[in-house]
Amino acid sequence: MLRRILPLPDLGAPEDGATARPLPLHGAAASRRLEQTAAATLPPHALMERAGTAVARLARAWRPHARHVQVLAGGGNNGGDGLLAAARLCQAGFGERVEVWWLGCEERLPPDARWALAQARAAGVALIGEPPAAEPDLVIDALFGLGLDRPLQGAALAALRWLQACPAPTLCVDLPSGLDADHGHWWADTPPQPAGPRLTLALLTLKPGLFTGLGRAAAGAAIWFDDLGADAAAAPPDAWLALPGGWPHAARQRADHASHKGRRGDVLVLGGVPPAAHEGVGMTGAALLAGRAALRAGAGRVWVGLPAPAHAIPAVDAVQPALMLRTAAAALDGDLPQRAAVVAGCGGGKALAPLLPALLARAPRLVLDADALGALGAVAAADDGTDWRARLHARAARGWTTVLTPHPLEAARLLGGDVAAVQRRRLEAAQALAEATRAIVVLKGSGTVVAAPDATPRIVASGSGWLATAGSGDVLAGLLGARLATLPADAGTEATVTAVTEAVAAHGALPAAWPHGALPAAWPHGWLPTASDLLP
Ligand SMILES: NC(=O)C1=CN([C@@H]2O[C@H](COP(=O)(O)OP(=O)(O)OC[C@H]3O[C@@H](n4cnc5c(N)ncnc54)[C@H](O)[C@@H]3O)[C@@H](O)[C@H]2O)[C@@H](O)CC1
Ligand SMILES: Nc1ncnc2c1ncn2[C@@H]1O[C@H](COP(=O)(O)OP(=O)(O)O)[C@@H](O)[C@H]1O
Repeated sequence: MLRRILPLPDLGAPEDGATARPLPLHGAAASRRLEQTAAATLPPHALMERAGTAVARLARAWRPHARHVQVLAGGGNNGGDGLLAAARLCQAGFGERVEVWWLGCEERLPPDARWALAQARAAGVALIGEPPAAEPDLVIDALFGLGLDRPLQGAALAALRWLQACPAPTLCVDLPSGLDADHGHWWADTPPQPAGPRLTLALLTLKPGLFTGLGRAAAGAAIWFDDLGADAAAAPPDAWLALPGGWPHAARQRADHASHKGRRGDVLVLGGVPPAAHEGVGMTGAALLAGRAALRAGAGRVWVGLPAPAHAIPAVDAVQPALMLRTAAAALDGDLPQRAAVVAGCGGGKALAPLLPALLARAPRLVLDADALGALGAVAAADDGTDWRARLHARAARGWTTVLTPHPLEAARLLGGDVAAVQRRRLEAAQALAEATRAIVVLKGSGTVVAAPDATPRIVASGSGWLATAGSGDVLAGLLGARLATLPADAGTEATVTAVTEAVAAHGALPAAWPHGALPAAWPHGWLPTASDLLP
């Protein structure tokens, strides 16, 4: 069945507050197992027939008036899908010219693709061995799919360069050529983002690489999916695709007449050094953004504790006077860290390090963001010498929740590697950090990964480049605090990971809530949104 995965539908606020069910993602190995299972019960070439037909159908629906369709087909089964789509388009009398730039070698074709080549020839499809002379109206990219497993060179690289530079609308078959199915790694020296409009039709399975790393940039604005009749449950997924919805659920809260602020959860944000207290270097805004986001997401009460003496604390946040500002020392004096969800980081600078040992020992629900992640390494020195990992393990053993929200550089530092290694294997990096710390890890960036120990990682489907602006991570931290604040103490790991994923998904959906899904139309031309604009 053909369905659209991205862009996400406007989910609104579901009546029951339910989160949309996550979709299974299968990497290359699992996809091949599913393919074998499905093919075993079907007549020869049935899967390729279905795949090629689905490609042809979507091509016609997307660009019904295309006259010159250019298929770019490689020498494997991905090329076979392209050849068959060309055959079906030709047979249907679509357009004026359906042509295949074919890079295959007849002697080395796999059986399905050999059959598809015969179908294309029988249908009268023109085969060429070089770039088309004129710019086509529609390109079908069937150069590489699942099988791409090494850097592109020679003729294949030249074809990919043509493809990426081509301004014509392009439909990618299964995966954008150049993209690795498992990790979203890009195998070529070209930019992954194409020059022209693009959509991708995933076949048989949804692959993790489409949704994280460089996958979103390469796949284009829309990702469609046809399972070709295969049963995804026949192989365990390598990851889940988490969709937004279900939280925050303002409508439901409003309907709750008997509610009061004490029921909506308390959040304590620790961070935001004021310039007056730190030699003119201030980051107060980061903590205020987190606090405002927590309030907007429904937290009943939000405190912001700034690591500074009383005279340096701002009297009020003029944007959200409901925020309770105080010194970090005052915020930590009493039982607030025990009963509130604590968000530490957010512009806390070096001043956070001395606060961390107490937080790790006292706060059952703790989000460690930005500077708090940077300060973890100094925890042992600031206290009794116990390593930070051991402290996180001890928290997990008590059933306490710790959420780490690194961006790739912070994750690389925590793992002791480099950013390139993290980005090349985002799922594995997030999982490794979760296993090493027994914490829930939110690895930020395009296709944010949520990983927990002993669990299948999730990739969050929402989010876009509009979030790549200073302070948007602070907004996420605030949303996480608000989400954890209402979670029952005995929620359990599965429910906690789901809650964390909901908060990340809600954050990613914020720009989509703007008019037209991107820039507010009324804004002066050329202005870009900032983190404050993420909050209503
Ligand atoms: N067999 C079938 O019936 C079906 C096949 N399907 C299609 O088949 C695709 C997988 O086909 P293949 O496994 O043949 O793989 P591909 O067609 O993606 O790749 C073909 C060949 O390219 C080679 N290759 C890898 N990296 C290369 C590089 N950098 N430079 C040059 N050559 C390179 C590989 O060794 C492989 O043999 C899927 O992505 C999907 O499009 C699906 O439609 C499902 C049905
Ligand atoms: N290209 C992108 N696609 C999706 N999300 C992104 C992208 N770039 C940034 N983000 C999101 O924006 C937020 C940025 O957080 P972070 O890097 O901590 O920035 P800051 O510290 O300035 O707030 C994260 O939630 C991240 O996942």
